[in-house]
Amino acid sequence: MAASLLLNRVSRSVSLHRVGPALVFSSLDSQIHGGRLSGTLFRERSLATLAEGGASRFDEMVSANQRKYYLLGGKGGVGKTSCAASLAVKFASHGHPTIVVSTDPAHSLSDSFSQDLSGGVLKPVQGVDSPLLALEITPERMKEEIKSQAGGDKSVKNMMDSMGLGMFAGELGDLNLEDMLNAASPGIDEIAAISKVLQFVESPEYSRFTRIVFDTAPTGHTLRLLSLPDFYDSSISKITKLKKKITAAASAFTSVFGKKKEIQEPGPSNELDQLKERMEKVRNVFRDVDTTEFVIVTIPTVMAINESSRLHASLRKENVPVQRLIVNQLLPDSQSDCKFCSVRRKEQTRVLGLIQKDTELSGLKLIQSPLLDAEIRGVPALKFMGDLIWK
Ligand SMILES: Nc1ncnc2c1ncn2[C@@H]1O[C@H](COP(=O)(O)OP(=O)(O)OP(=O)(O)O)[C@@H](O)[C@H]1O
Repeated sequence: MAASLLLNRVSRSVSLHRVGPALVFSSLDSQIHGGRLSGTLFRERSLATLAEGGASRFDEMVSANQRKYYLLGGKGGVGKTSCAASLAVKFASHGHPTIVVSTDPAHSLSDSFSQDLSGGVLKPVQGVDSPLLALEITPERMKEEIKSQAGGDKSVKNMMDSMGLGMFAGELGDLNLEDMLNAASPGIDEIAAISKVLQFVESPEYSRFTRIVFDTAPTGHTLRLLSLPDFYDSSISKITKLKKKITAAASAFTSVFGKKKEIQEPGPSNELDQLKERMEKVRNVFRDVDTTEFVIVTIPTVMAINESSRLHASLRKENVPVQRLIVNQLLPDSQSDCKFCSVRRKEQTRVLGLIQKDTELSGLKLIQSPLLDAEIRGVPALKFMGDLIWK
């Protein structure tokens, strides 16, 4: 695409020119320069330097025809949505029918694509060649719907039914809905996300989608989401044990008081078995190195790197495959460096050094993503960012 055309499509405030041999990405209004705003020079040479840390090996990510899941996660505000959306656009541009799903209760997919993707249903993203569907899971709306459906009895059943987990409901029927909805772990956000994953895995309707990209919530939520299938698994075992105890107690009661009531023998429960199987499917999706990858997104600050290191340790413990680390918002080289920029650049060089020394992070493929001088909004801007990151 001609540079000037791209320029117009990326943003009204951004322009691309050729200055000598260098490609310049310039904006009139976004570079902080000595505390004031001034023009930016964003040079090809700078990008080449940034890319020295290693490319993403996008060829490996795009080549297989079989379904692949990519989960992008990290600390709040580091650029998870921009990276996830740009990856989804890139997959779609390479002919993969793709779904991008936000599991973050504070969604920003609509903002990122600059299109209305809200409402909790899959919506087609406009302006992309292959089919690209987007979904913002809306637990808040779901909570309200469930509460109103459940009415006065506060049963969990309606909630579980509405999420395709109805067979679990019989076992949990007496739990208080309010407690369940407000529970810290697992939360409804994670349950809603799991139920969507199940739909993608099981429903023939979605089988043609060969890439599923998750824009996940900040770290804590995401770790709960990944450990949820195990949580269910252990809960199912506890429920089965509890069922056996209750049946045994009821049986003792009848033998003492001679009450004639048919006691059900504690046999294997079909419904629970089915649920266990479905949870296992989700767990396998999250753990399968051939189909799934969690990409950690971070920024070049000590705090973000420390959190990324802890995140990788937790993912390793959960056996979730991780290969790539995106360091986003790196200040590119500039010929006319202001004091502020040179201090920041020194600091980010030091932080990149910390990554190399960090035992959790040093083994990952490092993808360096530059700080762009315009907000990344809309498909053209996401394509532009995607071409810088995913190569
Ligand atoms: N490399 C970049 N250059 C310039 N702006 C960026 C870059 N990456 C992200 N941004 C901007 O930073 C803001 C936050 O990005 P984004 O929404 O992708 O982060 P996030 O990690 O998903 O945030 P949250 O945790 O709040 O969901 C957005 O305005 C986005 O356009």
